[in-house]
Amino acid sequence: MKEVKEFDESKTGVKGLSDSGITNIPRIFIHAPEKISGENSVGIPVIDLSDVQSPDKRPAIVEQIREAASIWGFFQVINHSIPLSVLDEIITAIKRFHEHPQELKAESEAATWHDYVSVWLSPPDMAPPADRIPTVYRRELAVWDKHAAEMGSVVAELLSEGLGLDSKRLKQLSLLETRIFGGMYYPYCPQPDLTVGLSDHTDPGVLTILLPNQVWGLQVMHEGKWVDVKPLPGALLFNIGDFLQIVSNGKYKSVQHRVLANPKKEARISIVHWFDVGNWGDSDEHGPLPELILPEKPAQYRRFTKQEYLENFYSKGLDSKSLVAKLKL
Ligand SMILES: O=C(O)CCC(=O)C(=O)O
Ligand SMILES: [Fe+2]
Repeated sequence: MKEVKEFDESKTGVKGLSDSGITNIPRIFIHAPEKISGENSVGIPVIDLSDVQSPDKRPAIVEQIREAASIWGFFQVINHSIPLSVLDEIITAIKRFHEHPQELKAESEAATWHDYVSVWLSPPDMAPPADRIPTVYRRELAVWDKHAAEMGSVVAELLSEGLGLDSKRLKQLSLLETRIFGGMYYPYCPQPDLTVGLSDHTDPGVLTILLPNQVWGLQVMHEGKWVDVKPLPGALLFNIGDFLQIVSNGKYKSVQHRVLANPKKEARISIVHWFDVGNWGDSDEHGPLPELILPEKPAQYRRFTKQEYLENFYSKGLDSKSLVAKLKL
């Protein structure tokens, strides 16, 4: 604990350790072998959205999304409407931010020394005023968020249709109203066989968009094996969170994923956009949608309140029980 505390207080982050040229990682970072190794293969479903507005072609796309969300919980989307320049600019801005000298980082109160930044973008009462967002990525973040929010809603409509519901159903439940941005930095690791970049976990929220740079590292659990995700250039990755697994009564899966330590000299950057439920009153409850509870498919989870959800969200250490496991009937 003393060593962890000292590392925390140094505020240099893992990047600082990497920059200092260490060849042996401190023992506090060493993980059990089973947390790192695993048989693996490559590839998750790829969904081409070029014809998403065509009434003839849309049903086939809905079917692909439904299958990917049910079997993999993860998919990559190509030919989406976000210009490649927008993707490049947010990745570059976050890289530049993390690589800034420490004094410039002090401009932000974000936990930059923990190798990631995170910013609430909505609802408005949770979002910081624009002038509190560091200038290094302020403009790029605003542009990226606008596009990411739109893409989230395009995919949420397809996911709604895949459940046999009206396309607006998930949105009407305000399931996408909270948006949180994350800018992760995974520096070069001299002993990638002893540690991980990010421990295995499921995402607690509704839906996540991931935009990694071209340095590999993400793995997704599929049929008991770790699968390497190789993002196609310009693709966006989507994954289902615990909340949506519950609301969909288990039709969509929130799957375990992790990031391996980075063996490359080039840093791995990953942009993350978490969508989560927005305004719900303290006494409101969520649970499997009534339309999805059928005699042959009874409710798989019990309903839960905002308080239960938030308590789980904030107490969920990366290894602790997910919401899904807690609510399972
Ligand atoms: O860095 C990545 O690609 C994954 C990040 C992630 O899974 C998360 O932040 O929830
Ligand atoms: Fe995640």
